Order: sequence, then structure tokens, then C-alpha cells
Amino acid sequence: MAATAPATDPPGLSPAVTAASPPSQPTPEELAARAVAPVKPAFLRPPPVREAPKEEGKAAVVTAEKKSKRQLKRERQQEKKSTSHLCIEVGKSGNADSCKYGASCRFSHDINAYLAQKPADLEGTCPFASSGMVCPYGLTCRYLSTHNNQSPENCPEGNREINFLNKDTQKLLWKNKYDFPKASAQIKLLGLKDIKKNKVSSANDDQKADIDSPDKSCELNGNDKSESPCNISVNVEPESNLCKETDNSEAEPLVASSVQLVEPRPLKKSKVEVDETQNHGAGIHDNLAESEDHKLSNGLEVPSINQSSCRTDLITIPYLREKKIIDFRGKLYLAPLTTVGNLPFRRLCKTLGADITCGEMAMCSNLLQGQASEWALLRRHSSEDLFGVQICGPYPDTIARTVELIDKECSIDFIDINMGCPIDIVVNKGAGSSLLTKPMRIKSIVQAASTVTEKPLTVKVRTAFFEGRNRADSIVSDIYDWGASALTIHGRSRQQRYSKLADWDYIYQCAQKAPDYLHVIGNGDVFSYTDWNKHLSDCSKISTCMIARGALIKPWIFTEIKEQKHWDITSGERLNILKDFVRFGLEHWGSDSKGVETTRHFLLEWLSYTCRYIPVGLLDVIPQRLNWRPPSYCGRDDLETMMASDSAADWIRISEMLLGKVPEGFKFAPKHKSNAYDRAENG
Ligand SMILES: Cc1cc2nc3c(=O)[nH]c(=O)nc-3n(C[C@H](O)[C@H](O)[C@H](O)COP(=O)(O)O)c2cc1C
Repeated sequence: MAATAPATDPPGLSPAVTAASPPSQPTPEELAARAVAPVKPAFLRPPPVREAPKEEGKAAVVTAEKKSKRQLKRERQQEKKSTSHLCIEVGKSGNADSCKYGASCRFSHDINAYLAQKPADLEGTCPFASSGMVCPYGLTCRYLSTHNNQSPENCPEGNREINFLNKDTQKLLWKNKYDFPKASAQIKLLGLKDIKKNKVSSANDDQKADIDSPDKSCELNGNDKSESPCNISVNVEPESNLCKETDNSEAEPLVASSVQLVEPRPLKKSKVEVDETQNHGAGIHDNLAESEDHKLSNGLEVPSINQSSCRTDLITIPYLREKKIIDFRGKLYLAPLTTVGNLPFRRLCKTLGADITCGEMAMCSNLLQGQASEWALLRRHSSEDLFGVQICGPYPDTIARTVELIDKECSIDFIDINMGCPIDIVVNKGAGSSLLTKPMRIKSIVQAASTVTEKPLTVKVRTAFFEGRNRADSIVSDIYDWGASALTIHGRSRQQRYSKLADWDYIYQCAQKAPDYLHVIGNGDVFSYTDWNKHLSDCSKISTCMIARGALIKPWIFTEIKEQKHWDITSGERLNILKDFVRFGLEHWGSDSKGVETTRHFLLEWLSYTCRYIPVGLLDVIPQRLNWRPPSYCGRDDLETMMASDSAADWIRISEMLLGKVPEGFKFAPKHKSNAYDRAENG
């Protein structure tokens, strides 16, 4: 593993290390063949000696656990009233009388006391002030001294977030009174039973009770700060009898044969036939070049969305006339990534060349319940000009309703259904990759969901649930007829997680079976422009590759592909990329203390991946492969060495260079195991 070099230790030839090696050193090619990164001998060094973790931390956790819920609630309330918790309205305006809840507000209105205990400003500039905006965090901003007294300016075009959950919509969802006319009709048409009156509402009683409290009103408008690292909370819909009654495939053995179409194909009567057909007639373009500004439902504009560009061949398929079409071909697609694929990270990837971005997986049941934290996963930055959201659920009715809801309430270009998620809590509820064992359910889901939206519906799968029992090929020929515009195939089974290389031969076989109009997107292990070129040239039926860990480890992979080069990026350039992420993070999560710490947390999650990057100039064989394990090595300078460290202490140090000292007692352990080389809980 990589180590942190002491500042005094120049990264030069290390005879002690090389001399200790056996006389017949393996060649770089031999090392690469054994999945060991062939780092140039000049940079090899002995592994660092690490201190064993202290026991104190454990004791602290135990004490905390002993507190009763009531005690913790009381403490939280007292803390809110303390001088360190200034009311957001008061902080924003700088006026102690600005809060409409006056004395009944649960937060402090004492500005002087707040300022007296506020920690010193952080180094740097307020991200809002530096973009000419009025900082919404006002007095609570950790960069307060850099606020200037300029007159308020609107948020600059091209730097906005959209897809906030409207309060009225949320209330309707809480009360289970939101109408889903299209989904209900479609479910009926497909002969499935609608269980709209599910028990969703009962799960929300707590939230409802709180609806008009001063607490809620004090939240920054729409800036949901409840988004927490690794927030997959699965509250899957109550066991629906609908699927049990209608989906006979549940007990089917896992056979590799193609799925039979046993249900009549639904009538896909166009709801927007006129508009869309006119569109097609008027502007048939081949893809990237053409652009057109789009007005969003809330009046905002996002620049040039390519999804409206259409291909002549596609309009010959009747039902696609009513769909907007995305031409995925050749576009650089950043994969959906729970926790780490947050909005600031996606924004960063856009600056580095990504074309398509997708939100983190959101659970249908949580969206239908109006959970703010789940809705935060649908948020879109205006730079995300070709943007999809990803949803996950086990049943056609709930998925169709979710699609209708998103279609109505959000500005998105496509909706992806995750049928590849391997996480136990998801799979145990019949969602994610477990759907690969239920082909008829896949069919019902895609049919029900695709017809309630004019937006393209895409599906993401793995090769199979069980290793050796590939299933993706059994749906690839039919899924387009069911209503999907694109199918992403991650070349591993659920059982494999990340333990083997992605099976691209199988992805190619599936692509060969796909009808011409279906976009097949390959996914797995893409880590350089040569990988990307190879997959697209080996199989012309692959529209593009989706990039996941490659982008986490080196987000400049998008630049590399666009510029067709292996970029020997310096540590300074990498630090600038981290700085951009931090700026985007502070804009998204906030520039007050809470926002700074949330930004730090997501930065640390991300640093647990970036440390796997081995600089081009240090390797005897390029490009680096995703499955290579690095020997212990040092970089060309101290920063590069620190960036290669797999120690959380070094990641914290890097975070301190960007966000100041961590708070007292700070601890960090990455949420995702997939930063390790073959274990993973996500995706
Ligand atoms: C940290 C992490 C989070 C992920 N979250 C999601 C997710 O929310 N939805 C999804 O479909 N796949 C998710 N995946 C899987 C990736 O999108 C991708 O399919 C997988 O990592 C294989 O691609 P790669 O070899 O390029 O990493 C996740 C993967 C990782 C490493």
C-alpha cells in the first residue's frame, strides 16, 4: 500500500528497498499480469508503520449509546437554543427581529452571543460572494469576513440547483393524496392491480406532525441538509399482492432462454403526438452538435440539452414517436454513484468533460412518501445539461407512480431504473438485481413505467444475479419493445461484486442481440481512453460506456478520453480539482459550520477512492488498470505522496488543507467498501 513520505525523505532512488528485493525481479509486464501495479523502482519504499487504533474512541461510542432517546432529544433541543445555534433567518438577515416565530423560535436570536463564540473564519473566500451572490448563510458563513456589501445579485445563470421538492407536493404525498392518473390507467391497462392506497401515509405521521413548526420554517429554503453520507434507507412498499397475483414468474427457475411475451403489448397511445412528431419532422439531427435552450417547468433555463436531437431511423418505431430521444452514442456517461456521485461531484465531472450525469439511486417508496432526504437525490445543477435520475423499487405500480411523479415535478432528461443494485436490503425486498431472477416482473415494470412519461426510460442491469447464470441476454431483445430506450449492462453478476474483471465479451454478445433502436451501454472497469476506445471499436453496437470507479479515482478521465491522452497530472493540478469540489460542496451543502463539515465528509468519502490513482509518470507500464494493487510507493513530491496514502489520517490532512482543522474528536471511516479492490456493497 502507498505510504505517506516524511517531509525530510526525498523521493529518489532507494537502494535499501531495491537491494532487498530478490535478484530476479519480475519485469513490469509480469507484475501487471499479476495485477500488481508496475511502479518504477525509484519510487518504491517500505510500507509505513501504523499506530494501532486507540481504544478511547470505542468507550466514547458506548457512552453515547447508553443515552435514552428522550434524553438525546432534550439535549438536541437545548443545543438548538444555545448561542451556537443561531436562527437561520436571523443569521441570513443579520436582524434579530426578522424571524416570524419571534420568541417561540427554537433557535437563538442573540447575534452578539453567537458572534462571540463563533470560531474564527476559515481561510479562503465565501463561494457565494466570489460568484457575486449574496451569501444565504449570512452571519453563520465561515468565510464571513470575505462578504462584501454589494447589492444583492441574482444567482448567475448556469449556477443554479433545481428539482426541489415543492412543499405542497410534499404535503399531498404525506397525506397519500397525490393523484397518479397516468400510472393508474396504465396499471389497469396492463391488467395489474393498483394498490395506490398503500400504507405509505402511515409511515409519515411523525413528519406530518412537524409540518408547520418553527423548526421547519427555519430550514434554508429548499436546501435540504439532511442528505447524509450513504443514505440508502430502504422503506420498500408493503408487500404488494398485485405482483403476486399477476406475475407468474416468481417461481421460475433461472433459465437462460429468452423471455416470452405472454401479455398483450399495451397500446401506447401518444399523449403528445402532435408536438413530438412535429419536433421530429422539424429537426432531425445526428447528435452532439445541435443545441437548443430549454425552458424548465419552474421558469429556469438550462443550456443546450441534446436529448431533443432525434435520429431519423428511430422515428420509424411507432411508440418512440411520442418519446423524446437521447442519442447516447459516443457521449461520456458518469455512472450513478450512491453517496459519492453527489451533485458537487457530478458538477466537477461536468467541468472535466462528462456529457451525461445521473443522480444517486433513489428508492421509489421513499420518494412516494415525500421524504426530503430522498428527494435531495433528484437535485440537478444547471451545468448538468443531459441529466437522468435513477430509481429503484420492486413493483410495477410503485415504479410507474414514481415515474409519473418525477415527470410532473422535476426537470430531467431520462429516468433510469436500477435493476442491478446488489445491496442486501434492496435485494431482500425484491428490488435491484433480484429482479434479474424475475423476467416477467421486469417486463411489467418497464411497460408500466415507460408509458407514463414522455421522457426516455432506461434500465441498468448486471449480467446476472448468480455467477455463471447470465440473464441480461434474455431481456436485451425485448426490452425495447417493452418501452426502454437504453440498457446499461454492468459486466458482473451480483454474486461477483467486484471480485473479477467485468465480462466485456458477454456485454458484446448482448449488444449483438439488441434491436437496432436500443442503445446498449457497456459498463465495467473503464479506466483510460484506451479502454473506452477499445470497447467502442470492438463492438459497434455499443453506444457508449458508463464510467464509475474510473471517474471516482480520476475524474479527469473524461478529459483524457476527449483529448485522447494519458494525462500525467501533477499533484498541484489534482489539488485544484479538489478545491473545485470543495467550492461546489460549500455552495451545495452550505458555507456555515454544518455545511463545511458535510462538505468535508463527502470529500473524505471521495478521497478514499482518489488515493488509488497512480500517477502516469510513476508507472513502467501505462495505462493503470483498475484492478492493480499498488506496492508501497512515494510520489514525486510530498503532496503526491500524501495523495497516494490509503490512511484516513492522510485524507483528513488533505481535508484540513482545504477546509481548515477538523472539529475536536473528529473521526472518519469510509462508508463504501468498494474503495477496496474487490469487495463492494454497492452498485
Ligand atoms: C461507490 C459506488 C456507488 C455506486 N452506486 C450506484 C448507484 O447508486 N446506482 C447504480 O446503478 N450503480 C451504482 N454503482 C455501480 C456503478 O454505477 C457501476 O455499475 C460499477 O461500479 C461498475 O463500473 P466500474 O467498473 O466502472 O466501477 C456504484 C458503484 C460504486 C463504486
